[in-house]
Amino acid sequence: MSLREHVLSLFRSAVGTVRPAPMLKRAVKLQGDGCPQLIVKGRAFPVKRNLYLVGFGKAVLGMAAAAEEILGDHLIRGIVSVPLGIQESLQRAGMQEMLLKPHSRIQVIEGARNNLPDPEALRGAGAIQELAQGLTADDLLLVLISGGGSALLPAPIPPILLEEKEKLTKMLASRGAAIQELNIVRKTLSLLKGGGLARLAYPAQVVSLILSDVIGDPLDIIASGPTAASSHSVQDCLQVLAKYNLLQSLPESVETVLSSSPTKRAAPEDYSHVCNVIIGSNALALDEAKRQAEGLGYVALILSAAVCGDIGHVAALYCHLIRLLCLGFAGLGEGPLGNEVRGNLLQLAAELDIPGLNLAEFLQALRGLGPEKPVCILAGGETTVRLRGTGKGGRNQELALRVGLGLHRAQGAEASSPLGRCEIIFLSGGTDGQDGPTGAAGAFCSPELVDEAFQEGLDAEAFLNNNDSYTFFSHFQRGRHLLVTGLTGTNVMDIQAVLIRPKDRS
Ligand SMILES: Nc1ncnc2c1ncn2[C@@H]1O[C@H](COP(=O)(O)OP(=O)(O)OP(=O)(O)O)[C@@H](O)[C@H]1O
Ligand SMILES: O=C(O)[C@H](O)CO
Repeated sequence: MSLREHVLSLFRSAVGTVRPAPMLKRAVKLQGDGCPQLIVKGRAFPVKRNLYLVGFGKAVLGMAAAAEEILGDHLIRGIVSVPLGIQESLQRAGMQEMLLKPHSRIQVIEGARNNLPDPEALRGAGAIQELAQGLTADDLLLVLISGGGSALLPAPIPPILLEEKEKLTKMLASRGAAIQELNIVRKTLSLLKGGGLARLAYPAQVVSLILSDVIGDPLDIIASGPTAASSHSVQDCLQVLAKYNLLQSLPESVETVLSSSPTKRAAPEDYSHVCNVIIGSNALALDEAKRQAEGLGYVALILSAAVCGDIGHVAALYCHLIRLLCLGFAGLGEGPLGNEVRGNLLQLAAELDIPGLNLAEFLQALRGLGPEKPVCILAGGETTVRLRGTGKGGRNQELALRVGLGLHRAQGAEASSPLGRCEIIFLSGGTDGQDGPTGAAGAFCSPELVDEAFQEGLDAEAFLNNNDSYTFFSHFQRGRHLLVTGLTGTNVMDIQAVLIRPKDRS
């Protein structure tokens, strides 16, 4: 099998393990015939045909299908807000198990084209709000939450208009705001985010099953935390707006809402009727890819499930890491060049400050790896892109293009570079199957990419300067280096994999 086939199969198995149905079935069970109970991660909730369900996010359709199967007749009614086209896409992909059965008690509303709030998503949020408001103390509301939930549950506080909120979030995103920052703003301007949904559902019991797509799995940031107590205040929101130079250009409606919100963090509200449970994450997906890679004969190591920060720095980190591995294969890892690359790598990691990453320890594990076995490095997380151009692309495709360019430059700069003596593939892909507003999930690269593209008349650097990675990869070898999966029905951020083996052994 080629490296390309290997890396593809790793990506697919990583995504497979965080597919909604298996994950939900691991987390939730219905037990007991006489006095049935819903068991959620060790906690028991009595049920008696009193269950309601709402959900929002890229992965909740499959979660809802699995939940309906588990809950049976105890489920009275449900509403889920899911991405536009997901039912058709799953149908086409033959993923019937992620679709609701005919005559399902759960209503599906599709919206949020290109992951942006729209009138359909607003309609979904309105229906969810109405359902939650009507519940009583005898009811239990099951809330299914996954990434993409923020765009699928827009409920701007009046008089803010949907278009105003959409424009503001778009501006923040394009100026490089991190998801934490983006969602601090979204929470402050929303009726349902920041714990709003849980407050509306009171006095019903609320059980939220959450598929995390945010680094560190923070409950109050994932999908803007509709069932979690918010740890942020309007001051935090103002700070974010000031940081991105948006305070002077706020619409009047946003100013009105901000000035009428309490400036101090309110006394902690009572969320004792809420049980929030994380049921799946990036780390779980990486563990499965590692298992698979070992089965394929690789020495597999997980760098981190929290890779974040500026995309240029992250690309440089991968380039240094790949160079160091190749130097190691050539027996030069401990020489002057090896030491220089290791030093650069440590410096870069310190600047990026990736939560929980102990790079020195990781490099120690790499030391002494001989050329006998191919190596697989796995990582996950979410980088930040500061858009400067007008092209079409996504984080993963841009990362792959940057790594390709970085490896090309390193190869050019070193006489008889050890990069040339190894077979190398780098893959970056979004586990949801959609990288930015494009039809691809991500892309592959190798050190040869830039030269091969040049022969086709494509200047990789020029595309990169215009944030036009999708156009580049679509043209280059007729899209052969694009990772195209279609929507996967799940979402645990992005995954990167590097596979390396010496050329003479391949
Ligand atoms: N032309 C482009 N080149 C590179 N990155 C882009 C481009 N256009 C948008 N992006 C990036 O794509 C990201 C949005 O993509 P996507 O819709 O996959 O978001 P997401 O973070 O996965 O969404 P969610 O977290 O809601 O699932 C943003 O980070 C944005 O900066
Ligand atoms: O929906 C959102 O807010 C993001 O996907 C993070 O969870």
